[in-house]
Amino acid sequence: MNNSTRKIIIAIDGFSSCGKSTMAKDLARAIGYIYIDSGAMYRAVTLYCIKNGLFTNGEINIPELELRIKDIHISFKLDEKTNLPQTYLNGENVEEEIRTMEVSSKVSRVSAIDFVREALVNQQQEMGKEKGIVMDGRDIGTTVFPESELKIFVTASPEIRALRRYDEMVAKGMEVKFEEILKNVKDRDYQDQNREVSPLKRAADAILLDNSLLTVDEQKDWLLQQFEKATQTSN
Ligand SMILES: Nc1ncnc2c1ncn2[C@@H]1O[C@H](COP(=O)(O)OP(=O)(O)OP(=O)(O)O)[C@@H](O)[C@H]1O
Ligand SMILES: Nc1ccn([C@@H]2O[C@H](COP(=O)(O)O)[C@@H](O)[C@H]2O)c(=O)n1
Repeated sequence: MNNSTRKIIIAIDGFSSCGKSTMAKDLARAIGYIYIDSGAMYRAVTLYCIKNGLFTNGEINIPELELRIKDIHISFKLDEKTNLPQTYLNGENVEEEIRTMEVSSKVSRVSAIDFVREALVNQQQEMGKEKGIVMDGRDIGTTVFPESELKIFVTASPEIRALRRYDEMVAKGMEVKFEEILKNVKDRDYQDQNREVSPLKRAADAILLDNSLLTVDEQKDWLLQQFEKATQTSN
């Protein structure tokens, strides 16, 4: 059986802003797979909480969120012009809003809540039922798809990750401070690694990639090679 007939699941986990979604998107496009940004789903729930007054003095109203979680519907559609995936929250395109510093500073608290994770993990597993999917996040190789055929764990130094994010936001015309982004990157790494439910960690069988010194094209080629190897060995 060749690559085009036997589809697999590719799980890409790692630290914040290290390039997971860039790699995952590039690979999915190259091999004709579906790409799912699981972080966007946690960001969308966080945006819902912000917009619906579920944060008071930085604290989440957990009982209220538990009542409402069934009414939070997240989906993805490809933008017809750019061909890039857009995140929808209850039918509204929130792709830009979920990338603000306000959402980034609150998302790790929302993603640590057990019933939020349960709801989103169920949806993610449903999305991968037919395989042929590249999903990136924090717990894809450990919890969402522990049996996935190819697992990658990506890292880079916090300073390099913060600089990449800073450059991206400045290019979009956003007013941001490098120090604030660096602090957010470090805070989220800490919270994501130390939460009780599905903490960020490398699955024992995940391939480690430190892309600090790699270009986008180099990491894309590296990932394509891993995909070729994985499909050869699992055929
Ligand atoms: N190898 C690389 N060299 C330089 N810049 C990169 C590289 N890989 C990704 N980037 C850039 O770094 C920024 C962060 O990348 P990306 O959004 O893919 O990270 P991520 O791990 O998915 O982040 P998050 O965890 O916040 O979702 C983007 O601006 C992206 O274009
Ligand atoms: N599988 C995942 C994915 C993400 N999270 C949480 O969401 C935050 C935002 O994710 P990004 O990938 O957009 O940076 C992240 O910091 C985690 O708190 C998660 O828990 N599990």
